[in-house]
Amino acid sequence: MLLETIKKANDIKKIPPEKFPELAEEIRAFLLEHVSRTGGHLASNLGAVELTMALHYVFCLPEDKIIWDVGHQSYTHKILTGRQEGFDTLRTFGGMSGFPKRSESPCDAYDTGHSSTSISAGVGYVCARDLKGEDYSVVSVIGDGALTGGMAYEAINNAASLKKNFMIVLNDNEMSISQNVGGISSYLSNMRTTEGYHEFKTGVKNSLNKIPGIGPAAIKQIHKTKDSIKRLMIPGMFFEDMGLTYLGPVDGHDCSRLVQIFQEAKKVQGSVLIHVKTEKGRGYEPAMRHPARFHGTAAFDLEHGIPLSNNGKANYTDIFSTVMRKFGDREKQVVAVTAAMPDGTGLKRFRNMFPERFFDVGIAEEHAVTFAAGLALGGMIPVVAVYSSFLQRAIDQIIEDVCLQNLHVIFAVDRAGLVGSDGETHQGCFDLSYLSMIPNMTVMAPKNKWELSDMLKFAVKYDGPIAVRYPRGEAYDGLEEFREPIVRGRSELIYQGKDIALLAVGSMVKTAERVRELLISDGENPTLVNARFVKPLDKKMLDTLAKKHDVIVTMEENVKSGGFGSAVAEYMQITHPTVRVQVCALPDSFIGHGNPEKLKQKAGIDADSIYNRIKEAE
Ligand SMILES: Cc1ncc(C[n+]2csc(CCOP(=O)(O)OP(=O)(O)O)c2C)c(N)n1
Ligand SMILES: CC(=O)[C@@H](O)[C@H](O)COP(=O)(O)O
Ligand SMILES: [Mg+2]
Repeated sequence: MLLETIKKANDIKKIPPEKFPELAEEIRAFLLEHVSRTGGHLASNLGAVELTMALHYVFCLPEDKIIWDVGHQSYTHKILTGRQEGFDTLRTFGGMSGFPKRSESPCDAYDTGHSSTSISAGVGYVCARDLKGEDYSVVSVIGDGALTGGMAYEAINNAASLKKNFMIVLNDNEMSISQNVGGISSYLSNMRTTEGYHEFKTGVKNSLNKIPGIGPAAIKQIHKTKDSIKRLMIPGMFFEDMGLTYLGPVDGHDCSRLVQIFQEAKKVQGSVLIHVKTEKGRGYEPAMRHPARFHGTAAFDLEHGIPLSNNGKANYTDIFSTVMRKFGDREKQVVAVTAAMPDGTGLKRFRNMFPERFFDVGIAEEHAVTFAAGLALGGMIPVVAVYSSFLQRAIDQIIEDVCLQNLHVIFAVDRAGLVGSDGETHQGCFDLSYLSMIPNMTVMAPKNKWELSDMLKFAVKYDGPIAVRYPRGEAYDGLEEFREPIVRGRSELIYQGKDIALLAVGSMVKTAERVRELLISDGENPTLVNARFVKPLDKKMLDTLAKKHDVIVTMEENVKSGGFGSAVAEYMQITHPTVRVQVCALPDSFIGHGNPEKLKQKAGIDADSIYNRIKEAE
């Protein structure tokens, strides 16, 4: 096994290049064996094996810096830097991260998780290097999907004017998570190879020469217009025009060609972009056929590519998907917007049934929100379906473009709360704070699957900026009997008791039920309220609770700062200072990867921890 000889960074240099195809095969087998057991990002990693090997062969780590965009494709990089053992604990609590982490290895040059940042970070490294008079290479590896994000162009624009030695590797597999979309994606897939241009040129010359009296003149004309033909036919003119040197496209599964081109690129002065064509899911039939399904996967049966666990229960995304399909039929003004996540957000069905009312804007959350503002002004009702952590990108647009103009834009905020194995870059910990701080915004969170549906219907009828946030995973199907109509700013009383009031947001209502049971077994009779609205706050309910309760315990899957509990505490302190408010929320720290239940325990927002806190404070 060649892989056994790789114990640390740069060990690949000891393997003769003619053995690279064998090593690539071993790496793919290793990835499949491990990811099929643990789950993780598979298809992108299978596609980037040779590319990563060639980079590790040509560059010297950790001195040279490789910056992985998003970072979900960095598994081979982890293998080649001595972290094979980490794959047994991949993305589990306390185990190895699925993304590059500087705390994990000096060979991880930059922590990532969100898209389209690698070129900016690379340019920063390059400037620091030159200012300090140091000598190392900086390579940013960006996918064609990540290249749909605006930051990439801001960074290329900057890199070109700086005229510093810098390398960008474009890993083009013609896929984002789903099919890649938009102008840049078409540009990349329409690119001719350099060989293609030469073949075209020779072919035209030969044919024209055969026409007596016309050929030579026409050929002269071709030379005159060569520049414009070149623009049409030579690949990479867009990047060249932006001030980069373009090399490629090159077969991303041909290791020796990759090594050669990276070595050539090292000699180029200024910024160079190497266009590498790869195949997502390479080497595993089910992943090649269904790259989106195997982009990020749970554990699966290796032989057939079928997920191991599927209890058949609907998750919140499924509920959203079903409601959107109904809106498609009944609410002709409703349009759907996604930033490259039609699968993850559940909009795929809407896309298939109502393609003219579906917009995938690429990995461009900022644009998605301002685009929705335009749609709203033009008379549509846009539903922007987006993960909580990715919506962070668009805070300015939510404030300036949507809320300032008080537009009817619906934000379907998925993956709100602790998402689990993706870790700190993807936890949806901040949306309640950053959404409820904005004037005109309404913020809701459902306690169960029926309430998600009711809230979405309410949001369509409402007029103004409105967000519904719901967590990753199985939708709660308890408390079905509590289904009061949704009224803006009104919470829902579930169980009336006294002394202690449990006031929970969204997913935490289920936890609050458990806390209530624990307290009942101690002889208490706590009240349970489903907050429903984080903004506006149900002050009437707080005034009522103040009459019969000494303590209000708030619960939310969001950071404490600026969250629901802080708002309740602020109101109570001014209006009912004798009532104590205990805020149970996420701490002021980044929460790593692992099983969400474990993460909740660690953060102190599981039922036992909350119960213990209540008892300790008595
Ligand atoms: C800001 C942001 N939005 C969305 C995502 C979700 N996401 C992760 S990878 C990915 C597709 C990336 O495509 P590409 O860069 O081509 O890499 P590939 O998976 O094809 O290797 C998306 C949309 C993200 N990580 N960050
Ligand atoms: C790398 C990335 O950002 C996505 O692939 C993300 O991991 C998807 O998360 P879900 O599995 O929750 O859809
Ligand atoms: Mg891609």
